[in-house]
Amino acid sequence: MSEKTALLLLQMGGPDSIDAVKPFLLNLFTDRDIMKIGPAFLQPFIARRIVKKRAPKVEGYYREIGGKSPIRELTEAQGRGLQELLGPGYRSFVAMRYSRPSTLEALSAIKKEGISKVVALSLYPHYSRATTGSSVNELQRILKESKVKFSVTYIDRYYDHPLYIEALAEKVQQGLTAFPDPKKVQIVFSAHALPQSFIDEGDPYLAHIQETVRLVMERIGDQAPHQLCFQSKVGKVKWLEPSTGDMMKSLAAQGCKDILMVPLSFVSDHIETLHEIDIQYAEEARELGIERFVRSESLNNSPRFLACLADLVQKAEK
Ligand SMILES: C=CC1=C(C)c2cc3[nH]c(cc4nc(cc5[nH]c(cc1n2)c(C)c5CCC(=O)O)C(CCC(=O)O)=C4C)c(C)c3C=C
Ligand SMILES: [Fe+2]
Ligand SMILES: [Fe+2]
Repeated sequence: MSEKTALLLLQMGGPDSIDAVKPFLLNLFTDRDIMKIGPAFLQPFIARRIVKKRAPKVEGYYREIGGKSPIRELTEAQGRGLQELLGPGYRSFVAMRYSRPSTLEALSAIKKEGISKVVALSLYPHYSRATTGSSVNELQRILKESKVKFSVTYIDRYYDHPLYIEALAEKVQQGLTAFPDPKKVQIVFSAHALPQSFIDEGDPYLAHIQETVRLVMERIGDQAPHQLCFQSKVGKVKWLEPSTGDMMKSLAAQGCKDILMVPLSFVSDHIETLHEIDIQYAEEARELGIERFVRSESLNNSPRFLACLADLVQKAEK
């Protein structure tokens, strides 16, 4: 057995080609942790119908951002960066919830290297049972079936970690430099939405998001007005509000000309930054008469963000 520690990065994943869009969506819509549709035995059939209807639109979006999601490469690069920071005692692996490498593939790779100590590190800073909860459930199902026994430590939230806040604040400050008068800019934090029912049932996601926003604004010295809204709603049930689209309309109606969009919830680029914000909301902003619409960079391989992850791992191992 190796003395090394495996860093298992838990992420949602994304299609790595246009042909991979349907299987990705099917995995997502059959997962009852992210969305319960009808009784359990019917969900795979309903999911198939949803995917058939949704896939052409979503394939079009992926075509517009280069034919695939960059999330795998970006996550693997984060893993390499983290491994470099932590030193030779660590090896990073990626477990994608709905695409490859799957959690099973990641654990097989860890097993192959003879590693038994695992730190499972969620790449969702804000805990939700739809995201981290689902990845952890998948991991635990596989661990239960595994003949090899692993010792696993979990890092499932860090929405208020000082280095995470600094990393985000750095991106906001950088974004503000694109405007002639940063004080006039509306900083629009756009978090991933979640069905309201999750929050009503006690999911801490919204409270975590609100705390991140408060801490980032405190860190940058409350130098511009800011808003919190929610993007990427799917389906008909009630989701967290206000939506990012409605927020832009309301700001434009108040005469706002400068918006800095700050994506929250994600730690790397994918369809919801590269398409939803950079293409769809940017076009809406132009139509609404917003003169300057800028998105702050995603964290991706931000040295401060990687330092945050390294600190979390070191503390978890103590
Ligand atoms: C079906 C319900 C969904 C919930 C709830 C949800 C929550 C949620 N998602 C992310 C992060 C990501 N979502 C991504 C894609 C994606 N998500 C959903 C659905 C829900 N998400 C769908 C259907 C899709 C596919 C695209 C689409 O059909 O619109 C991705 C990855 C995409 C990529 O390009 O790599 C991420 C990452 C968070 C953080 C979150 C709740 C907090
Ligand atoms: Fe989404
Ligand atoms: Fe999502």
